[in-house]
Amino acid sequence: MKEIIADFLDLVKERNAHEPEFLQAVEEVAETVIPYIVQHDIYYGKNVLLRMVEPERLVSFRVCWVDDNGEIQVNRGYRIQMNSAIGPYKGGLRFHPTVNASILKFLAFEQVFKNSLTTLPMGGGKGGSDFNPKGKSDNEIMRFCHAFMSELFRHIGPNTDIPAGDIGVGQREIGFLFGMYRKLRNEFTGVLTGKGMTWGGSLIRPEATGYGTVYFAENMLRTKDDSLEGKTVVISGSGNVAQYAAEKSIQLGAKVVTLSDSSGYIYDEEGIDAEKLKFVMHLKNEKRGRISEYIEEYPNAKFLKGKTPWNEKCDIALPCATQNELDGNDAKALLSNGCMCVSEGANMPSTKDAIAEFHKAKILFAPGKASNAGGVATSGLEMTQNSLRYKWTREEVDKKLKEIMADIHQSCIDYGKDETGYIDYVKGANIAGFVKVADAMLAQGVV
Ligand SMILES: NC(=O)C1=CN([C@@H]2O[C@H](COP(=O)(O)OP(=O)(O)OC[C@H]3O[C@@H](n4cnc5c(N)ncnc54)[C@H](O)[C@@H]3O)[C@@H](O)[C@H]2O)C=CC1
Ligand SMILES: O=C(O)CCC(=O)C(=O)O
Repeated sequence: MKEIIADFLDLVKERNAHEPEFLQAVEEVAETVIPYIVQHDIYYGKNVLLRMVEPERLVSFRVCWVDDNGEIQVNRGYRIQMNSAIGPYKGGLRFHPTVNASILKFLAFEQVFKNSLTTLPMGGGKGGSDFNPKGKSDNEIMRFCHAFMSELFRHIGPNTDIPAGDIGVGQREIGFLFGMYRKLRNEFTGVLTGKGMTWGGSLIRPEATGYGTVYFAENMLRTKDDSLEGKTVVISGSGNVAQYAAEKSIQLGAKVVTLSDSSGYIYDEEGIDAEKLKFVMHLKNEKRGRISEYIEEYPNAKFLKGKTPWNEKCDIALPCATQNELDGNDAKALLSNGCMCVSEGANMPSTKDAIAEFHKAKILFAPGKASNAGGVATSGLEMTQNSLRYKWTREEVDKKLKEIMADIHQSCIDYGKDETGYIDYVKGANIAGFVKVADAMLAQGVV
């Protein structure tokens, strides 16, 4: 088996040299899915996984815009249309200076499995730009978004490809992108999700990724007759996912003690309560400041510059910032401090070594493609409401989100539980996600 996996990975490496993040994501999937393929005749010999690692389409384009000083700026834009066997391409846009083809291909590949797990008919895609929104004025953000959409619009559509937000792309950016799409196409459609509530957005979509990550943790804890009540939670990030993971954790009776950004993390031993979280939301979403400013408002807390929060004592860790933010040493530190549950809010935040540590210790560990799928699932619900020209209440959407997270959890059990009762959520999520897409690909022939 090891040889079959190694041969497959060598082939993928040869074709995708210099794309470490993409290769990391493929390796994690191949190690669990190839043994399953080998044991199942319907998939064996059909090169299904080899077809799945090749994007159906990769669009790269120039984005020119004028900054506030009148200087012409040039960025690179992308859309990776990875797999549309079970539905139109669906996945976020990331604006961050580190964006390149490797990062977007890993995200698009993960998205295919994640969207399959949601139970909704959505294929996988991802896009973005190396544009850095940090320090830009609202007008610069608008001009960039308009320039970006003036090319992207010809590649997307409500039945073709429906982008959404990711790092650096929130409701402000979705608004500017939607405005340009609507003007160019002269039609009002649900082509983007994460829209504002008065122009086609779904209630709970802003909260959905963070809430879903915590609902997934709740499902995992329930297998041990446990809950979030009274637990100490460490969270990284302070953006969309982190904020709502914190909000739901607090609502369910946990104590959240950390939040972070790329400059370091804050530790608040007394707990970040609803009032303090409101301050963070204003700081990050309106003022666009640094997390270190928290200690000016709450001097009993401390700020640890340039550090990540994984050395703090906790029961539950929710990595909600970015890829590879938690390595093998961080995992050991978490375990030695008593952490018993990790639910990933970010995409691929744990390195391969970190996952190996969590598996060795047999703690509850959920990979992002399962635990953060609530965001895209609620985007799917936004698409449904747009098609119906209808709007569900907060309670209705939240109920559907909870049911979807419970269904994803069950799929992980179905494909990931071993004879000792241990649930390998990585294996479960990868195989469950694979089976649905692979069945559709086989049914549709070689296309
Ligand atoms: N927004 C969504 O609906 C979904 C987001 N995700 C994933 O969640 C993660 C966070 O995304 P959002 O909260 O939407 O983005 P965001 O732009 O709202 O926030 C990103 C956060 O990560 C922090 N961050 C970025 N790079 C960092 C670094 N190198 N070191 C430490 N912190 C860093 C930022 O300071 C910020 O707090 C990403 O991995 C994203 O792919 C996953 C599923 C859905
Ligand atoms: O809501 C969406 O379509 C995208 C969410 C996303 O980018 C993700 O799940 O990583």
